[in-house]
Amino acid sequence: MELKVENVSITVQNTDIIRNISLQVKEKQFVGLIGPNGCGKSTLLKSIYKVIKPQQGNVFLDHTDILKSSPKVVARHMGVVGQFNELSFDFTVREMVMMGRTPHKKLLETDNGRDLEIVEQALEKVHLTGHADRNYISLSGGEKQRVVLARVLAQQPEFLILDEPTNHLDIKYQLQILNIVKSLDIGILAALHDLELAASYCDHLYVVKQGQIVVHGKPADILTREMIGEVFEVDCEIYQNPVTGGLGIAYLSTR
Ligand SMILES: Nc1ncnc2c1ncn2[C@@H]1O[C@H](COP(=O)(O)OP(=O)(O)OP(=O)(O)O)[C@@H](O)[C@H]1O
Repeated sequence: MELKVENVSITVQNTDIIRNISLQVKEKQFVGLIGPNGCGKSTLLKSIYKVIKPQQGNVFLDHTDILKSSPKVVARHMGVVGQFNELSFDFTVREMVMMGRTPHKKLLETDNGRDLEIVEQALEKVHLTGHADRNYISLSGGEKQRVVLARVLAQQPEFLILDEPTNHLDIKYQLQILNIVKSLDIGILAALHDLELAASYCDHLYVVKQGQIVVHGKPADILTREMIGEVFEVDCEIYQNPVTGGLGIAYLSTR
C-alpha cells in the first residue's frame, strides 16, 4: 500500500507544530523520519494514525481517505508501534497480542483457532513465547515494546507506522525489531533517532526541522556533514564503515 500525506498542518494551543508537510511512502518502501527532539515527528505520525486531527491537509493509504475513515477501517490496514506503551489495566501478554486481531472481527465475535495460531506465531517471532501468561505491566520496557510489536504482527497490517520503535531496546532487539519489520515487505514510515540505523534500513529519509521537511532523499545522499550540522547542531564526519561498507557517522562535538 502507498501512503500519501498532502499539505498537512497541525496547530496545538496556538503553536504551529507541523507546517504544510507532504510526503510519500511508495509500495513496500521503508521510509524514515529523522529530526531533532521536538521537531514534530510524533505529532505528524499521530495525525496519520488518527490520534490528532490536522487543521489542514489529506492523508491517503492507497484510495482510503484516512482522515475520513473510522479507526477500525484504518486499523485493518495500518499497524502502529507508538512511543509510549503504558496501560492502566492489566492484561496478560497473550491477551495484549490477541488485541491485534480485533480490527478483523465483528462485534462480540470470539477468538478462533486461527487467531490463537497467529498470536502464538507473533509471540515466537519476538522471542516472548515464554512470557505469554505474564502480566503485561510486570514486564521491562524492552519486553513491553516487543509485546506491542507482536500485537502489530498479529494485526497483519499492510502498512506500518513506527514511532521510535527501538526505544528501550538493547542492541540485539533494536536490530531484531528492524529486521522483523523490514522482512514484512510492506510500506513503513518510521521516526528514528539513530542515524546510522536509519541509513542502513531506510530506502528514503525525510528530515524534519521545526515542523517542516527541510530535505528528503536516499540516506547516502542526504546524511551529510552539512545537514547534520545544520539540523542536529552536531559536528561530525561521514565515512564508509570499513566492515559493513555502510554509512558511518563519527560525532565530534555539539554546536
Ligand atoms: N498537546 C500538546 N500541547 C502543547 N505542545 C505540544 C503538544 N504536543 C506536542 N507539543 C509540542 O510540539 C512539538 C513537537 O512534539 P513532537 O512530540 O511531535 O516532537 P518529536 O519530533 O516527536 O520529538 P522527540 O524526538 O523528542 O520524540 C514539541 O515542542 C512539543 O512540546
